[in-house]
Amino acid sequence: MADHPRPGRPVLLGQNQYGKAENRVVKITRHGATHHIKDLNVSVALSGDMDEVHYSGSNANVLPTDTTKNTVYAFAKEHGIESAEQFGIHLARHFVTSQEPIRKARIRVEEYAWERIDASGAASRHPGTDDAKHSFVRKGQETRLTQITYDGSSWEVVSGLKDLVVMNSTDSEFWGFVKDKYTTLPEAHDRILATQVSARWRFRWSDDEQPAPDWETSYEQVRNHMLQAFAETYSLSLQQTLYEMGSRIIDRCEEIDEVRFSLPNKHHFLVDLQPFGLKNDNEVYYAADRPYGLIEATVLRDGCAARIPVDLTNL
Ligand SMILES: O=c1[nH]c(=O)c2[nH]c(=O)[nH]c2[nH]1
Repeated sequence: MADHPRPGRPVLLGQNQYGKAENRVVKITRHGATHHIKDLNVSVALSGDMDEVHYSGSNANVLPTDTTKNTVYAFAKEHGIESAEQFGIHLARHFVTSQEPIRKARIRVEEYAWERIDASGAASRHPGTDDAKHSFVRKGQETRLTQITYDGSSWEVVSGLKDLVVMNSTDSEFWGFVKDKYTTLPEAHDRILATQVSARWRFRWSDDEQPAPDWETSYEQVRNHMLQAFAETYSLSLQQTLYEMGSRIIDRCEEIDEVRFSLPNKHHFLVDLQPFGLKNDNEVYYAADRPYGLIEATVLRDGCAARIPVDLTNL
């Protein structure tokens, strides 16, 4: 920290630090067909002999924040991510020992935990024999929702969930799409497919004379069918996966006539590690938060009317 004023100006520079914040790095480790995920949000803050860049604009001591970002992704490949702590220690040591002006590095890491989607559609921490080897649900409960409408004679029950985050680390492709002069997207034959599911489903039950569904059991079953369909579908588009998720619910849950989904396509871009002499063999990804593709559709039982609003934020 500067403890002397700039000559001729009675103004002190106080504590300062800089670096790239919130580097979203996803590392997939493949043991044959069984994949392991590390999903981190890494923020780098460096400090040291940085008076001049503030006083005069001289960048002579400044390692670019862009470089600190690249280092996070390159280290994920070169050294792997054993734990958030180990990864942070490695980065901090690197910055402080490799650049003389940098005296202190603070690395903050948030880790997002993922569990495997097991054969029943539930989550499990360790791969069992029947568990999906490359399909994951993010730990931390989704929010369960319901809306009840009653006009004195008939009921409408629309239930749902939001913020259920799922990922397939393979078995997803996207190619054969329309190309115009603005299209730059390369065709993908093995990509990550991840989404944050928002879904609403409408129950057929509307009349006190009919027995009401078992709401608790129904919720568990719908959620499990959704997860199983996500895990089991070899996907050529998120639209196709959406339809499989909805049709599995309509096929297997007779109490439900209509399902609507709003699925953001949470893009994971392969990081170009070539400038650092490293090969990225589908291992290190940048998890982008925006913009995102937004895929929305209703899946209906034949003969039933669509009554769930198109825009789920209106429900
Ligand atoms: O599953 C996808 N569906 C799309 O419509 C689309 N568009 C795009 O750019 N990527 C994807 N992925």
